[in-house]
Amino acid sequence: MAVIEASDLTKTYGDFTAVDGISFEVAPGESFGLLGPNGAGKSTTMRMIGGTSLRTSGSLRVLGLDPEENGPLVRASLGVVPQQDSLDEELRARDNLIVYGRYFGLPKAYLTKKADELLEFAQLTDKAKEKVSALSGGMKRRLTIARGLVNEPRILLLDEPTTGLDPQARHILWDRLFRLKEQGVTLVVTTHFMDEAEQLCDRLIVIDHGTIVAEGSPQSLIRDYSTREVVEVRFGSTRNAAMEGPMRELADRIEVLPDRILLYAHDGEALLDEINRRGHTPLTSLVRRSSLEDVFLRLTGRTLID
Ligand SMILES: Nc1ncnc2c1ncn2[C@@H]1O[C@H](COP(=O)(O)OP(=O)(O)OP(=O)(O)O)[C@@H](O)[C@H]1O
Repeated sequence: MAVIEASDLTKTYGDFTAVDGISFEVAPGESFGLLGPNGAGKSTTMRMIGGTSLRTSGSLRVLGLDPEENGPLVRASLGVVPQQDSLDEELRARDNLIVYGRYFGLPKAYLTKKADELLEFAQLTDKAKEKVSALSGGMKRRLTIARGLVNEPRILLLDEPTTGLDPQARHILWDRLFRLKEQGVTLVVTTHFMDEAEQLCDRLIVIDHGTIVAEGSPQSLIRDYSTREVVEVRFGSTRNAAMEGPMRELADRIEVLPDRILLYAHDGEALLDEINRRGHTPLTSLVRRSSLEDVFLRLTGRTLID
């Protein structure tokens, strides 16, 4: 049975529709992603799942329950990692976990043991007595995740878990999330980073302007909506637009971005050789594998990060 079932889920703010009739299911133990640009409606969807935002219409079941009718029960089974860390800066790291656990009515004896276990999991044991204000961004994120796990949730909701973190901090965080997945926790992740979605998600929905534009595993989305490889060529600001015509002759599909042209191909190296053979020599070029960014571009005509 699905742990989350959304059907025709809709949220409007006045006459603006932020989430526009989306339907999806999340299976137990799955790592499920909501991928889309800023403003697509991802956080709003997460808040409805967590029962902190009321839906306008449609139906929603979390572990078989409606979060609006059974808020406390649903929240007891959910861990929430909001977009902005909402830790108590003045409290020590360990005390943040204990105080948060008290909101769930969890007993002190359980919490003192659990806090140590979670600090260990978050690789923060040596920071247990530090005030939150003294922790780095990556440490705060890991502490927020640890806090979300204090009630041993079956589902962890993560809203843009690595936004603002440097590459090393992101990798540490991804590693911790993989471990949770191995333990059977269902992860629901919003992100506008395609590499994060590719790394973490078994399956995802691509959201744009409040609607689902595609759904599937990262591999199947790339297979269905892109070619195996992409050639990126830069001709410089004065030549870029003029090269559109010649590039179109060389590939079934191209995308002209302000600073470069993308050519979709099965064999990128062969295509790049042909570009050079015809004397269109670009200033810089690279051949890479297709990514979810290409899927998004194909579906919406825009890049994920505007
Ligand atoms: N309380 C609100 N009142 C009015 N409009 C809102 C409110 N909350 C969100 N919106 C609007 O709804 C749309 C979707 O917002 P949402 O935060 O869900 O997007 P998102 O995909 O999570 O993007 P981001 O990554 O920027 O958070 C945006 O246009 C936003 O301005």
